[in-house]
Amino acid sequence: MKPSEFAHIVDVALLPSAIKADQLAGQTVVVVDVLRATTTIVNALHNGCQQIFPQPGIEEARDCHAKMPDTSVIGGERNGKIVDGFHQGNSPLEYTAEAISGKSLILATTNGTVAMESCRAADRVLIGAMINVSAVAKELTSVPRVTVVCSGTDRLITSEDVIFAGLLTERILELREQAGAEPTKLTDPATIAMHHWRTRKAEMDSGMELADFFRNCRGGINLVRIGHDADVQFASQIDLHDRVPELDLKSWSIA
Ligand SMILES: O=C(O)[C@H](CS(=O)(=O)O)OP(=O)(O)O
Repeated sequence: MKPSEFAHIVDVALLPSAIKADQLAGQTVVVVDVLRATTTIVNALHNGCQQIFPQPGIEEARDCHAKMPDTSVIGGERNGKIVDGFHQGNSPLEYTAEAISGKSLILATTNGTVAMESCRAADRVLIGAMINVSAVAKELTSVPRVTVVCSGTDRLITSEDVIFAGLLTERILELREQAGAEPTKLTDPATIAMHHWRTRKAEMDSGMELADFFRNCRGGINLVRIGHDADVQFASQIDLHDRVPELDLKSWSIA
């Protein structure tokens, strides 16, 4: 079958810079930044955050916060550390119900919230992480065109995002097979991502923890070095939550 004859295609952009002009038109996109922006977003919403306004930079975040100073928390990082004057950093563990329930979050991170800017041409943008991967797959079971956009770390590919893309692809294929759907076309990066995940899965079957692998990925090395090992451990949990956040492309807010 030619790619155009498939009813369903799953693609993966291993970095935002791999997205070609107009590639995302007509697509449902899943943005992932396992360490840590999308894990933080999923956890904050799970803990009662009202909505999240992702920002491409620190100044944009400050301007946004100035418009809603009493009802919002401003969070994010540079070089993994809380920004001067911000309330919180980019640790999913900071966004407890006590800290965020009932409030809006304005979030500026180095990779994840910037990657979202690359997705403006998509039809829909969902937010994925290991902690909600199966819920995202369920949402995509009957969606014809899916692209997973990996945020990477400092413009370079990082394995934890690729592993998420591979696991999500595998879960979508399983759900579609169970539903008796027609065959799904995987692009080359989607196939590479799924193989990467399956290698990890085999290691996990032999006793290795996913968090141990993440500690040695580009994003994980940075975080462990600056004392955020607990975040790496948290972000490696599969299916902790079943919430699927979506970025509203008009209001540029996630709920
Ligand atoms: O703080 C994070 O998790 C990262 C920055 S760094 O790579 O660890 O310095 O930001 P994110 O946008 O969540 O990748």
